[in-house]
Amino acid sequence: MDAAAPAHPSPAVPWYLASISRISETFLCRSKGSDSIESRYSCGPTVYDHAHLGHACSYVRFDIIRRILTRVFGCNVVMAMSITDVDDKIIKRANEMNVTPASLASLFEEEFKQDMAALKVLPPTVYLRVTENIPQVIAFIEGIIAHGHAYSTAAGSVYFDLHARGDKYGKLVNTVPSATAEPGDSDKRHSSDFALWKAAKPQEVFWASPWGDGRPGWHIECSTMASEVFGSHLDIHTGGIDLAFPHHENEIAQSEVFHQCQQWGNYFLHSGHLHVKGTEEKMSKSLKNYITIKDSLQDCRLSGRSLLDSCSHCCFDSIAEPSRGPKGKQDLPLRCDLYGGTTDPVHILHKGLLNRVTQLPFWSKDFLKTFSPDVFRLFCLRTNYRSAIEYSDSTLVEAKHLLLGLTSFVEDARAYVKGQLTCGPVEEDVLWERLTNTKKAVKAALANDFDTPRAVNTILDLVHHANRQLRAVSKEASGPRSPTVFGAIISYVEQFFETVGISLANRQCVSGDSSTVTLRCVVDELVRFRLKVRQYALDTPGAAGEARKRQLQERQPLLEACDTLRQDLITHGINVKDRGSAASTWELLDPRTRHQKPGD
Ligand SMILES: Nc1ncnc2c1ncn2[C@@H]1O[C@H](COP(=O)(O)OP(=O)(O)OP(=O)(O)O)[C@@H](O)[C@H]1O
Ligand SMILES: [Zn+2]
Repeated sequence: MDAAAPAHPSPAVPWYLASISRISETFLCRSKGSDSIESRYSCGPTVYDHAHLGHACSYVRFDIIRRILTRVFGCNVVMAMSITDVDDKIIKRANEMNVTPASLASLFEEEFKQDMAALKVLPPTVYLRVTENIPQVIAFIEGIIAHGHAYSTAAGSVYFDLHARGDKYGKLVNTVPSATAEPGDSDKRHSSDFALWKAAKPQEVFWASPWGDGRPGWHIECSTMASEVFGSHLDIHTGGIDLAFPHHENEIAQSEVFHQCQQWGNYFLHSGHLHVKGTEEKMSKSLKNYITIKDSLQDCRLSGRSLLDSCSHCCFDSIAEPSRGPKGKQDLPLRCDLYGGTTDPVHILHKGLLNRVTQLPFWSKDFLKTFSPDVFRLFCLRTNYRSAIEYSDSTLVEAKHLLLGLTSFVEDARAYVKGQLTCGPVEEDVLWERLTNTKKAVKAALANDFDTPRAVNTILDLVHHANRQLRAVSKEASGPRSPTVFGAIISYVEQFFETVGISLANRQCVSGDSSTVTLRCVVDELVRFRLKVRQYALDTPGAAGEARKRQLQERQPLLEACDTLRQDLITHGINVKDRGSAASTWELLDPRTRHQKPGD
């Protein structure tokens, strides 16, 4: 809401001319006054069970949008989110578990908040619980009745009268799907009228009201709580696509009648569903095809650390299928199919590690399905928030590889800036131009209905080109260096991902903690010392023919010791990279992705 210059379509503009389901570029890019705020209401969870990856997807996508609004377009977003803590599903589940609805709801509300924190979803400015807003709900219903758009029944329920709303009903979804009567609602005037207040049923939680004991309907809670915080106007309303109808259509009807306004909500954004790959169905509790957020993010290091650390070069999908172990189907002997006679040093090293891995017998396959919150975010970023998204192990693995590739680029570019990595001459002008064009293209993509896949692809393109120039590693430093342009690219790429909630920078883990800083210095020294030993082992000036061969053979144990050290450091999450014989760099591996390398 903008006190100085109204950000909303003027009331003279009929509602159907305003793009209600897409934020316009004009809205995003307008200049904002210092007291301008954007009010945003999000339909929150019904807290009766564990949250699953479908929920995660919806809330992460809208968290990304919130961060873009704030950090790219300078919006000051005030956000409220509902917690539906009284509802049919909660009452049913609580009865099954023989607990009160209140204690069940409070348990899963707490768990939801923990899941969101684990996914790095920023908390809303305020959470609003339905059970803490019952008097406000009652007053809201009274307002709608007073305007002639709702009626109470002899049984003590209140319904919204859709006939009174006329053809304004359907303004969000345009074509109103045929109404489905809510079960057990026999006392209403028209089958499509929806409940604002539900008369109490035996054994159910209830509150006193002018119409008798009962509890709120689902739609009225959101209209009431949004209005409690933001008054008669809302800039942005968000939720999953299943909420567009009837939930949001009903919220609009209720709120516009209550506030007697032409357009209550400016923009309604809906996220597409997460499907399990190959199925039409969304991931859902009722369909029992869900994976909980907790299981997906569970810390893989808690169990079997040594085994995983040993297999640092595996990909998830390259680990062989179970060939049945004594512990049953869920366990598999770890065998990696990556090694195939290649001379690539990574794979040779890998073969060495495998010998150790096979000594550790079995590993639960469930581990293979875990991923970090950053990987999940990148997975979400790669599709537009509106589109359906297919979940499968392989789509997650793709995101893992991509993230590793990005991190690796940043580390390499940093090593180049520091002078540790020597390259041939760089096409500096071309890189500067690419960087400028990328910045413009990314902003344009984000202004175009938050086109995050296009923004990410544009950045990947930049990284790809910059990386190609970095790969021109030569033994000797030659020609002029171009550290500034690489510094600028690192800074931009890190900043973009930081904006959307993904950290590329923490691989060097500068936490401000002095012991971490000391440890970094120790690793720096160690890697430098190892480099000197390698250089000595490989450098045989003046010797030729047989003499050189003998000298190299004598020094072979030194090279082997260097390889062993590199191998051992991997088990501690430190990846040393040799750049020819002239340089070595190092990076920390993400514990959850340690067994993958970019390009594998
Ligand atoms: N598979 C999914 N993909 C994307 N968003 C989803 C998915 N399932 C639920 N959501 C969204 O999560 C939010 C919270 O939904 P809610 O708590 O009502 O879950 P629900 O619909 O009861 O879940 P379920 O369908 O699993 O029973 C809503 O915005 C909803 O649209
Ligand atoms: Zn809602």
